[in-house]
Amino acid sequence: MKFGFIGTGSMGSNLVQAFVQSYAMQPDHIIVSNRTRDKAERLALDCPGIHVADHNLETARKADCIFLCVKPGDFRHVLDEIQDVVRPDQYVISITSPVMIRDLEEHLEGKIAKVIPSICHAALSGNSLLIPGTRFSDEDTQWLYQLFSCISEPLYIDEAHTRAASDLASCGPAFLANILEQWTRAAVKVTGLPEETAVSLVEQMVIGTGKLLSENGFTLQSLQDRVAVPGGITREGLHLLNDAFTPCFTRLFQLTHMKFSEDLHKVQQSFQRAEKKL
Ligand SMILES: NC(=O)C1=CN([C@@H]2O[C@H](COP(=O)(O)OP(=O)(O)OC[C@H]3O[C@@H](n4cnc5c(N)ncnc54)[C@H](O)[C@@H]3O)[C@@H](O)[C@H]2O)C=CC1
Ligand SMILES: O=C(O)[C@@H]1CCC=N1
Repeated sequence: MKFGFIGTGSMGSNLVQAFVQSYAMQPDHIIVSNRTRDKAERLALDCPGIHVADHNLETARKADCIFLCVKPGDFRHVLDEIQDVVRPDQYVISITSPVMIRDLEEHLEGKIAKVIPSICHAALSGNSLLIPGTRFSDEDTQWLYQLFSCISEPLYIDEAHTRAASDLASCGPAFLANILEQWTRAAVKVTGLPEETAVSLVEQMVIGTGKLLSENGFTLQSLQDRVAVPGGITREGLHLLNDAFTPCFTRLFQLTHMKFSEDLHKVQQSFQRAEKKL
């Protein structure tokens, strides 16, 4: 099977590298195209053997499975380009949450699915969020699951939950890194701990915590229970964090959902403009 990637930015490249690293895809079965060819060429240097196409049409024509890895605002342009060549037997996988499956199915004849990936796949871990479209048979769905289990823990989700699930699985690494960074800054500012020491302590702590969760049977709750000895220091800290973070995370979800609605609206408008032109 030949795999095509349209868009080789942060996530398109991440997926290609993860699929090659996991041996799920052979480099010479991968064809990529990007608006600026240089970026695709750089990816080809990292993954020798992949083919850089001259344009998206070539990628769409030659691949059995086409990944659409562009941002919401670039979708209409890409769909306009490839819609005449996409065949009903081809898989088309979009990794963009505010582009709805029904809109993709209206524009393309292929078997459409939405899969929201995560930077964690670079470490062959994290959840990929799978939303097979209406043209996916049980067999197709099984194939999709198998493919993504090579680089991640696939999880089926309802399209209506895309944003919330993606906030946790896909934005999560950036959110967590931000929290940890702010924590180290506070350690330096409030206590005078050298920055290098604070950063190293936090990094090792988070790696260890991940291992406890993944390999040692801990849950988020049992971790807190084991560390917070009765009457101890951690319990005091947990009270403060509960008070501070609950409103912050509520606001975070409201904010990401607002941005999602805006993007969704813009994408829908761009599709309507395209239909009027026809
Ligand atoms: N970065 C992440 O961790 C995640 C990103 N996503 C989604 O993946 C999509 C892409 O995101 P990123 O890779 O982070 O963005 P990016 O900006 O790094 O990459 C987008 C790429 O698309 C290319 N592009 C734009 N128009 C094009 C066209 N007409 N033809 C070919 N290539 C074109 C750009 O040159 C760029 O290389 C977004 O919808 C994002 O929401 C989903 C989950 C995680
Ligand atoms: O920042 C973004 O829009 C994308 C969506 C999920 C992760 N990154």
